Amino acid sequence: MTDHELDFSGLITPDYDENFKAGFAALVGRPNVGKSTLTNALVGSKVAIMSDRPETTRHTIRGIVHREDGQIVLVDTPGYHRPRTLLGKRLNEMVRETLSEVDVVLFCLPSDQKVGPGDQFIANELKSTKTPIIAVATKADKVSPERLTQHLLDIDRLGNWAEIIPVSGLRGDRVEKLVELILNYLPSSPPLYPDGELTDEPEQVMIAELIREAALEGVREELPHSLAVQVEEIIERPPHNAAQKAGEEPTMVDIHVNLFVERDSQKGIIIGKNGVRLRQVGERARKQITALLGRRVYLDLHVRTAKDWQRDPKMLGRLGF
Ligand SMILES: Nc1nc2c(ncn2[C@@H]2O[C@H](COP(=O)(O)OP(=O)(O)OP(=O)(O)O)[C@@H](O)[C@H]2O)c(=O)[nH]1
Repeated sequence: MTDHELDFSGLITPDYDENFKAGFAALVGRPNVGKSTLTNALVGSKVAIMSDRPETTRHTIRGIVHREDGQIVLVDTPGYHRPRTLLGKRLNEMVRETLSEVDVVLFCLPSDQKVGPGDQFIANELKSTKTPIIAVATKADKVSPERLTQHLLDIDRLGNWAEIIPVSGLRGDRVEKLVELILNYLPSSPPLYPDGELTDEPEQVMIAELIREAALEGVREELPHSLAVQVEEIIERPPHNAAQKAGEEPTMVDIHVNLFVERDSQKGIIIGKNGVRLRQVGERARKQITALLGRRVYLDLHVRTAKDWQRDPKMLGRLGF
């Protein structure tokens, strides 16, 4: 290829309107308050993994909201933890770091639950941040107008908020209004990401989240904290037919994955009798990963015991915490 043939178009920043706003917004809130659902409603596509079980959003999953007049890069934080273990401490540090770097924080408080000690804990943590905070009453569709009014009053008393807004991520109610509010707090800036990009989350993390979600389907509460998923390697198979050689058909990928649990008894839960459950987990995850990557996937799952991985700094490092 000569120099003339190189394509520099992606490097040239197009002229942009001075009124254009772009920046970062972080979602915080207790587990299960509807952060993932709200992220998806804002972005308009399934990017974060949703689940009925608390605390599945371990990693910072970003979604990008593209509008005529602005762009919001959403950072879905793992959520505060009462720091009982090293993992809990590290997660809290990650959250604090994230909050100081964003332009606005969205503090989610579910309307169907009274403001409680968990919310109080987060509200206290938020006092130290200079970033403006929008308090979001999530799941507003679940309650009566009277209860919603009471909830908004309770939120108001909880801290010093730049805005308070009720929304339903599930129905999309007032999600547009929230977008407008967020944009008010973003600086004038050209778009930070090219149009059409929904997330810059590395594929590996998305794949690990899909496997984690499949592995936790239907299991008891204690396991979520004890399970970590590590995508060890993703190997592209060489083309094996004419269509693949010509680049008309994608080649297959082999994905090798470790599922770490803390105790042998937990290993049994994941694997199931005669490995039946693990096969189901693999099958479910494989389908979703195939959809994510748009190509055929061979998934190789290994369940391993790593005693006290949550307390082991080396292990935490390996798992990306
Ligand atoms: N009715 C109703 N249910 C909602 C709404 N938003 C979320 N939910 C439900 O609440 C549960 C938790 O929602 P998520 O979006 O996974 O919550 P999260 O805060 O991301 O949870 P973690 O990431 O696990 O901490 C799911 O069962 C959702 O379907 C909403 O606006 N209305």
